[in-house]
Amino acid sequence: MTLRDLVSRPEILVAPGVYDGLTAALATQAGFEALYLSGAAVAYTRLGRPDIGLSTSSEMADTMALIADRTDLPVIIDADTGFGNALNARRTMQSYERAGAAALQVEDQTYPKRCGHLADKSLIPKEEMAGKLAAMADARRHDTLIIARTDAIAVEGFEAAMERAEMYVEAGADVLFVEAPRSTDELTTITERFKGRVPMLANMVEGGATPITQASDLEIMGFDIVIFPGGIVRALAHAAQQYYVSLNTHGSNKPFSNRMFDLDGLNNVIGTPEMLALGRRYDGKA
Ligand SMILES: C[C@](O)(C(=O)O)[C@H](CC(=O)O)C(=O)O
Repeated sequence: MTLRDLVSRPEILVAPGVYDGLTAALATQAGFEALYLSGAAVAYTRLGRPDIGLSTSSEMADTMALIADRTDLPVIIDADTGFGNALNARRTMQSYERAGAAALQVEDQTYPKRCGHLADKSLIPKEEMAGKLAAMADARRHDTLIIARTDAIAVEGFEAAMERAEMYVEAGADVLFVEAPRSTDELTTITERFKGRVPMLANMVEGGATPITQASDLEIMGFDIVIFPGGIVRALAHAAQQYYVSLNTHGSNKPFSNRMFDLDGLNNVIGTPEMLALGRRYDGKA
């Protein structure tokens, strides 16, 4: 099913965050129907740094291409600000589409951006953002969705965020993403205002500004997509920290062995037997 079909269904689409081939493979095996390539998750894992606009458009495009090699699921990619002005956003559309993205999410922060749940964000004028959306729409060659995000709640207030959202919907956004609503009331005000006019995305960040709400409740509110972008990194970082401390303390993996895969365990998860069998088909020895 295409991403547009998945978004058009009455059921909410749950897209977990991924950041490499392994997480894409695991999320696909878990039965999700679409994935979210999170800019924050790439910054956290590849750079070991915060989500403050340090990672580059080409690092994201490379990651996108690796993920597209590993899964057939549609992938929503975080395009941050589009990495500059409308012309940069246009180029970002071209390169992310080539890398296999099914949707690009672009936001109205100044460049370099920061995580939507961090303080001290700043915004570009809404007219400039509308221009970026138009440039991206003109640049796309496929049915790639444009998810327009406004970060205005924390900067200009809720009503100003609604006005920006109105403008982005007018400018042709395929999906609306109002970042970091601070309460269930704000979540429902957004959906009441835009229901029936544009599909809407909710973002669940553990410890962020928005109350964590389960997918079924977000569906009742009227959201069409929910992303859980950074949760996988928070889960893995927690496990990795414990693993390293345990290894350093004991000089052995044994105390951790009931909390990790062994060689065969991981090989089975990533499909090693199938890949080796495929290799044998082509090795000329059959
Ligand atoms: C959605 C987001 O842009 C991301 O990079 O995944 C982040 C999520 C996060 O920081 O965990 C965001 O700004 O909300």
